[in-house]
Amino acid sequence: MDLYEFYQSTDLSNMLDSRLLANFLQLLRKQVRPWLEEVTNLKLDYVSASCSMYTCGDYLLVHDDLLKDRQIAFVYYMSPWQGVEEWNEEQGGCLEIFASDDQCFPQFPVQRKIPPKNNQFAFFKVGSRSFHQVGEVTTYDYPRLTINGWFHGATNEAFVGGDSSRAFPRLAYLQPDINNRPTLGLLLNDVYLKAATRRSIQKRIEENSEICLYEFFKREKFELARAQLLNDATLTWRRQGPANAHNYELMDLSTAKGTVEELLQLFRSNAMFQLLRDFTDLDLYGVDAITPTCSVELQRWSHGNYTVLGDGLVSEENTLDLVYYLNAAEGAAVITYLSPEVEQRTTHHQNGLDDQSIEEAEDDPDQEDDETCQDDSVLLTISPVDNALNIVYRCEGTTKFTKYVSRNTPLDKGPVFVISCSYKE
Ligand SMILES: O=C(O)CCC(=O)C(=O)O
Ligand SMILES: [Fe+2]
Repeated sequence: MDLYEFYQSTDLSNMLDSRLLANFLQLLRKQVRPWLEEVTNLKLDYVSASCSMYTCGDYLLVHDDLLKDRQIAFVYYMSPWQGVEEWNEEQGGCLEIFASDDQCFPQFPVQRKIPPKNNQFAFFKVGSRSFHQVGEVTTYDYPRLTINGWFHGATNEAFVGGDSSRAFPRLAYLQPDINNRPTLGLLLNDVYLKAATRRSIQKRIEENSEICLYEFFKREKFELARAQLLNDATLTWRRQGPANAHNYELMDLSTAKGTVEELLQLFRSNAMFQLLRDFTDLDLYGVDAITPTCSVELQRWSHGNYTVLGDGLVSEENTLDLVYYLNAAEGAAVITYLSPEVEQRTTHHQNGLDDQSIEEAEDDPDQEDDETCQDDSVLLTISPVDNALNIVYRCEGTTKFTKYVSRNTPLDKGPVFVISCSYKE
């Protein structure tokens, strides 16, 4: 759900009815494998392969292919159409290779792009630095077709080493800022200041763990903040990596001014902690609040941005999350919360059938199709609405991601801004 969108066939060894595909598999086994062994000096025991098709808007985000005994990844490209034997930059769909830092985190910008080309083979060694992605296909004219897979051998040393030292960086939590005393009455929609509204919000969050408060700030405050975010060139933005965790821009909060600063300060103020205590009955304020803390981010979302699931994103504690949208656009910066019980990683990179797992998988009733499995794990999806504050009480072990923003998503009014906060008792 988080990592990719494209069509994938079953393993070629299950499609032997197709003579051409059966022949191709034989070619991989009998000719490519011994040749690769000679070229690489690696012992390669068997091959797994499937067919992939990416149509306009499809992509595969950053990953390393590292799993068990995968040694060499291969991709065979087909683009047999006259005049489009080799794809150009505008058509998208490049195999994009990342360089990594000393902790093996892949870095922006992409180091190398390999466009699809008819009858082209690509190979790379799978290891702790083999980060790559398939750039979004942006042409409606032709699909990106490949036969791709892995040559397997001994257990990959990098896989044994594990990637525990590579957990994603975690959010920084700060105490409420006591120096700021914003007047809620100047910023918030009056309705949210009423005791009766607060009580019904609390009841709703108790029952549902979430609520969406429409028109949260006064309309004029919202409009000022949106205009400033879109037009103020003195606000500084930096891209937030590592590439295998996320790709969106974060505002340097020290450059905030005017209404944007006013809103950001509000989220860190005692007044906000108190309001959230009233909304939720959590110990965020008052005598029972020992060390309440929060993290605040202002994110900017454009085409090609995403977050993907990873260890560092699993919540270790219960938190209260706030998500506030400005300049919202349908389908951009959509956030999905997932439950901890269901196995999350249902990508072909982990489940990918290979010659050896097929027999086991065939009779396994737990081997549901991905869609079913994924739908069960979705707890909540937050869709962007202007000036709406989403409040989510999130339990330990849940995880979340913000869906890749494909180029098919209209962003005529500019990027989408998200104030994303998280509070802890
Ligand atoms: O199609 C490509 O160029 C790469 C595909 C890939 O990385 C994968 O399927 O794991
Ligand atoms: Fe891959």
